[in-house]
Amino acid sequence: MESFTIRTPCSSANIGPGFDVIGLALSIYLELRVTVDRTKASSEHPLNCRVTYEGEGEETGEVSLDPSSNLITRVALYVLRCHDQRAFPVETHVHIVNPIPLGRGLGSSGAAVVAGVMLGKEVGGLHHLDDSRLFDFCLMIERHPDNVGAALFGGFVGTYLKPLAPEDVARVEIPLSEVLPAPAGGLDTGERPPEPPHGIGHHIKFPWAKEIKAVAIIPNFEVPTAKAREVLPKVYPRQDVVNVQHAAYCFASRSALGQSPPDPELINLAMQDKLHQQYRQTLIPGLEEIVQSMSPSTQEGLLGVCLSGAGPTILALATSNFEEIAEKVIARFRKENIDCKWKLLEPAEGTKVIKT
Ligand SMILES: Nc1ncnc2c1ncn2[C@@H]1O[C@H](COP(=O)(O)OP(=O)(O)O)[C@@H](O)[C@H]1O
Ligand SMILES: N[C@@H](CCOP(=O)(O)O)C(=O)O
Repeated sequence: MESFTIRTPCSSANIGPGFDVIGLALSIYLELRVTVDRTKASSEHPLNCRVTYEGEGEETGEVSLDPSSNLITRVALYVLRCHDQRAFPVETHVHIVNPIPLGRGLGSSGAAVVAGVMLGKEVGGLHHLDDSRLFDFCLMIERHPDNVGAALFGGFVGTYLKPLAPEDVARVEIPLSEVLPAPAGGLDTGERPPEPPHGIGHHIKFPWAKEIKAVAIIPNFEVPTAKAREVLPKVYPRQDVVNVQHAAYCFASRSALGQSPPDPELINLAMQDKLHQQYRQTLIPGLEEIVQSMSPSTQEGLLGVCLSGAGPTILALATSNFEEIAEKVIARFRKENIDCKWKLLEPAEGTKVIKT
């Protein structure tokens, strides 16, 4: 028997104006505890894989234990099938321990995709796949690079999709259902799925000041990311797009979140968004008021507030008074009859494989 653990952090995408670009890996970790029996080339389990699960959504059965439909094992099968391995090559038990809340804007699906790609690499013995190539595979599944970039590489990252050649654009736009036919077990026509083009994604790491912590206020309802992307406009007014230039100035040129000690006014300015939060207000009652009313001038210790990813979690960056800040947001959600829990989080390292 051989065993190892894959550990992947959750993430908060956008941090205000960095829509689909900026991601921050944070300290809640998805773990895959994997056992492989290399003496058995086949088993009674479909696709040679048994999945067990504990954690978020366990009671509701939201996460499938069928290896052909579970997101993590489907992603692993995608990587394997791109390398002519139709199923898990040896009998594999994947025990998923998932404390990342599902559908709350903390990158649970991004973590699942990154962990799944890493699982495919490890069980398939695909040691030639470096992190940059694994990023390509992640981007075939989750087409916005911010969460998967943060979860794979760790820390505070800027990510982007490189301009592609026309033939690669055609390949990368292959619908997800063709990359990952569901259920994966039903697909086995022997055909290879479309492989990712090389070097689709790129990332850079930004500095992060050690004083800055992240307060995540997590409402007790889900907003599926796909739904929260549908409410966004296709075309934006020019003045709103100029806001992105301000963000670039604050994030990149002066690295607002990397300066120590942090400058609350600069960070608050850097976190102003015009591209997604106002449109998502329709899905998240109270969001507009929370984002507009909370600022460093009215709350000691606060640096800025934003929607975490596609929501509904609110992320407050702060240096002190964490509980007081969380309680203010919780009180506003309570007016909408929404209960919340909150967590104090820190930037996290990227995905690790730990041999056990
Ligand atoms: N650990 C996991 N194992 C399997 N599926 C997962 C896991 N984490 C997330 N998912 C899938 O991703 C969905 C949530 O994705 P999404 O709507 O993008 O929200 P989030 O903001 O949490 O990423 C879940 O409903 C589930 O289908
Ligand atoms: N940039 C994406 C990020 C989605 O993050 P998630 O954690 O909600 O999946 C978006 O804003 O749609």
